[in-house]
Amino acid sequence: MRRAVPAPPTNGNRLSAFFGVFRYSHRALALVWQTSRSLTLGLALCTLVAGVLPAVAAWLGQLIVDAVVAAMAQHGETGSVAWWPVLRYVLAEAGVIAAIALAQRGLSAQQSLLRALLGQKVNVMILEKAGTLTLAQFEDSEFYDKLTRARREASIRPLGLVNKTFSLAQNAISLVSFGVLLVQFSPWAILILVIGALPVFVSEAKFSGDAFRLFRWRSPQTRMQMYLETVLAREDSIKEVKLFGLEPLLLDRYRRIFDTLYGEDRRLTLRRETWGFLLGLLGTLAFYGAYAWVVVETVTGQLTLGEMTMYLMVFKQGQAALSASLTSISGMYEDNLYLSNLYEYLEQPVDAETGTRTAGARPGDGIRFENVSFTYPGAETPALSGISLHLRPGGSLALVGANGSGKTTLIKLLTRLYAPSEGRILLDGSDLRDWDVQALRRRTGVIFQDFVRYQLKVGENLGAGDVTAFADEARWQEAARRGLADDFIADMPGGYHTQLGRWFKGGQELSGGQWQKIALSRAYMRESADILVLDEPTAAMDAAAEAAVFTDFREHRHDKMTILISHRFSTVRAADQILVVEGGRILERGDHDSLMAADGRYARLFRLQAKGYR
Ligand SMILES: Nc1ncnc2c1ncn2[C@@H]1O[C@H](COP(=O)(O)OP(=O)(O)OP(=O)(O)O)[C@@H](O)[C@H]1O
Repeated sequence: MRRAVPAPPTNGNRLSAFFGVFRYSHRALALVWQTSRSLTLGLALCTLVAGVLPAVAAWLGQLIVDAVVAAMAQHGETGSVAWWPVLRYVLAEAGVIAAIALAQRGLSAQQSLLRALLGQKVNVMILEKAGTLTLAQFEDSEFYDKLTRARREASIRPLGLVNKTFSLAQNAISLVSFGVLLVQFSPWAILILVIGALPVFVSEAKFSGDAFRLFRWRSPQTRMQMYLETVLAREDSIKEVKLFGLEPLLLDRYRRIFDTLYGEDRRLTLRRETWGFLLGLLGTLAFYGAYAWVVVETVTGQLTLGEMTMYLMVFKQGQAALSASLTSISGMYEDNLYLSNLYEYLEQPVDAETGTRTAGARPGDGIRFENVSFTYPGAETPALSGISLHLRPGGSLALVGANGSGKTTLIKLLTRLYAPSEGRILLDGSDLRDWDVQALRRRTGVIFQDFVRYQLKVGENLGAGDVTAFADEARWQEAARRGLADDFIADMPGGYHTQLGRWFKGGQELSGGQWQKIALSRAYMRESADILVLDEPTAAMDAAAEAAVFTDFREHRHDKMTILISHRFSTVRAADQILVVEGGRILERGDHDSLMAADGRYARLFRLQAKGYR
């Protein structure tokens, strides 16, 4: 899943690089439109009003000055003044200024409402998409980075882009309306102003484009910084960081990354601002040249005082509109970066869920692996090769083997978190790929080594095992009893309603073994499951609890299939079938007695452990 990094601009694509600033504007606008039509229309209306009215105010300014001059002349001649012809313009300008203020308030009110709605909408889109992705996608670092970045700025970027596009439009409208006024003075004035402003526009677009590409290229460093922030400031890592005294080392690495990034930023910023200033001077010169021209024309009597006032206002506001446009352009590149990331994430292809089967072709056949091999995406050597096995209902299978031998990978394939690279896995005679995923998941209860510690109530931590019984207290109690969690839950202040974890007020933290009992109980919640997968289910439990778990296990096995991974041979020995896995292959298989009789790897490891207990 390599990301396509935009190539540096060549002569051919300079123009498209310039217009790149609008690349995602239409998509952001569509998103905002879907979020709230009325607010988007309101925003557009206020933008239009706020864009046109400054020119109207400038024009009224001219009328006021000319009316004042005429009234002064009249007063000089007749000694009396008709007030209304003058004051009506003052009144009108006051009205226009009030309308501009109203439009601006309207803009900011609607923007803040839209920001909230849009943030929620984008976050929901991101999370809904996350639900459709495969585990492999989550394990891809660049992809995960996309997801994280998309989430971090979900609430501000899309609206930011729309606001800036609108603000650019507003300033463009202002500039055009100023142009309409100016054209009466001289079309040449407009030409001079446009030519004067163009270089700074082009340079701003170019440097913003450079910044855009720079941000993308250095995303791995940014990701490392984010990671270091997490390690240095999260409760689950801080314990170890403190005890090992890692803060200075990690902080130093954090600083060094910053220094590198800052160096690049500094170079770009200095170049950008220097060129911006120099080319901006051209614009300013053009403006003030035209300004001087107006002054000369007024002094020589070609323009009235009122016209001069208007043109000067037009020049001043025109310059302000121009610099606001430049600010919008540079911000738009950053927002584009965010949106390109968001859309790359949202458009990530999703594996079509192929199967529809809810029952197998040979019910009661159980699980079969037929010559299954699997290589992790991006890995060079297979994690599993040539695995064949058969587990019937009522049977139990134990996997033993050194760390990294492939035991958990086998479980991931069985639970269809990954698909085999070669061979096939059958449940009741039908390939897992042909099964409906939901039907498959209903039949499987799993506890992984790295099970989740939900920062929810105790009961909900159990209910998570079966969403149809998420809030069913009777089921919680039954599962907790089997998972040996009922005793300590009964001692908790709020019983099954006690908040767990440290993230929320009143939360109770559990010991490692207690958490594991919660996880085991969670697996027992899935009553309909006839495949029970337990990856190191008792590693953190005390010896008595472990013995009790396995006694219960044997009693409740009936026609269920149990797959157990454990490094403790005492728990493994009761299984009907034991597979010794090494380097992704099955080294030995059989029950405890036959493996001991064979006197191979299993027997040696078993004796080694037993010796340790003596
Ligand atoms: N998500 C992954 N991506 C790439 N390689 C992986 C991934 N998970 C595991 N591996 C590799 O696959 C091999 C088998 O790993 P697996 O987790 O199945 O071992 P295991 O037998 O369960 O080990 P342990 O006893 O330590 O739990 C290892 O070499 C590991 O490095």
